[in-house]
Amino acid sequence: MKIEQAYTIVTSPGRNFVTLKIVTDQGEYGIGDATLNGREMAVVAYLEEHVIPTLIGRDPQRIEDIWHYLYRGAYWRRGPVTMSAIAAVDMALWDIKAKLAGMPLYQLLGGKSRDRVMVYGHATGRDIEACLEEVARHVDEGYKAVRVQAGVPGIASIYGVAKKDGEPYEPADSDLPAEHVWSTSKYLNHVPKLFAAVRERFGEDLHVLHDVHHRLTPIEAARLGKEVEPYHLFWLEDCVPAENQEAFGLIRQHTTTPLAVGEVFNSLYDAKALIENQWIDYIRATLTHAGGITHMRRIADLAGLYHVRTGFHGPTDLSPVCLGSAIHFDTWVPNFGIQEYMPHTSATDQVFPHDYRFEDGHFIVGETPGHGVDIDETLAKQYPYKRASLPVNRLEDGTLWHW
Ligand SMILES: O=C(O)[C@H](O)[C@@H](O)[C@H](O)[C@H](O)CO
Ligand SMILES: [Mg+2]
Repeated sequence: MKIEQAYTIVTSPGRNFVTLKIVTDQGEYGIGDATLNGREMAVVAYLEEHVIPTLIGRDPQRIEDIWHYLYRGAYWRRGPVTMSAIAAVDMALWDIKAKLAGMPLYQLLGGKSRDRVMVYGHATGRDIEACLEEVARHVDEGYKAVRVQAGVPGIASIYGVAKKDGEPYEPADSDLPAEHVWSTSKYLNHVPKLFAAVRERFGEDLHVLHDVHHRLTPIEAARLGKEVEPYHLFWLEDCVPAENQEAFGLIRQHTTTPLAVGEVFNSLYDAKALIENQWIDYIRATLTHAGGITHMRRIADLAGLYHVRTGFHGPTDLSPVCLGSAIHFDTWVPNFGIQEYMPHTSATDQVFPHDYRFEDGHFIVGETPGHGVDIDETLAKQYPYKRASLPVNRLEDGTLWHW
């Protein structure tokens, strides 16, 4: 069996997605997600110029060999563009292999470790009251876990909070990067009040999460972790930028609030010290940005040795192809923690027909051979690419900060 054809499909049914389709000489095909939010066309160029020409004629069943060919063979290792391109190939090849086997992907990985996959949804509001209403809506819809992000008095635009209450949050909302102004002190003073209000209204059973989005220093993160301890967060996410993995050692000494990190990671080596030192509790790297199923399996296995569980990144900027594959992975992986879920627009769901379903706060994996997600190429053509950038953040004195 040989790979006969491979091509990218760029579509924007509400936001941009990049999909790689690989077709074999026997008519079977698989698809993989290659979406890197705000840098979509860089991955398309990488795939079209450097990857696709080397795939033609190869045996699509040799997933492991093709992974190493693309990783070692590039000479220039790692990085989000390279690893997203490799991930798309890998996901498409696992899709083909599972279709050839006549099995849903989770069976090929080792079968079910659980019947359903717990997800967390996003509650957002411009102030605490509006945010509590959104938490209540999620609880009514069956969610068992909710990420809680509210506006902070004195900060005009903040990560995770939609422009209008009740609307979904989409950060890549302008052609060129918008500029936001950030105040660490205003934020730190506000967050404990938000979680006190959440526990007061919803009691102890609901799992609650919070995303700091990389904005604190280690000692500030330690303070926040300590101050929210009475509210028993499921996790505190990305409390500091993680290039310096040792920073988490300092935070860990000060707080028992569980820590999650890794949505911007693309390799095992981004997380090696974090995992081996047990500085974190959840690893958030996911299939599209961290080298696909083949590499993510290695990260999850290492994490399992150190009591670290998975908490896959799952915003709307990852396509249903990634989400569908992630649900198979989550169904199999022994050290599963939770899956992030931001519902896609209905236009996106139409472009990417899929067999996973949401029920009572959980995803239920499908039984279709492969990863269970397809692409309607005719419909995809109706939504042309439109450049969209993530914002940047500045401190009140104008210093460029982490967004
Ligand atoms: O926890 C999350 O879901 C993330 O922080 C996202 O919302 C990112 O900001 C987005 O993926 C950037 O493209
Ligand atoms: Mg995040």
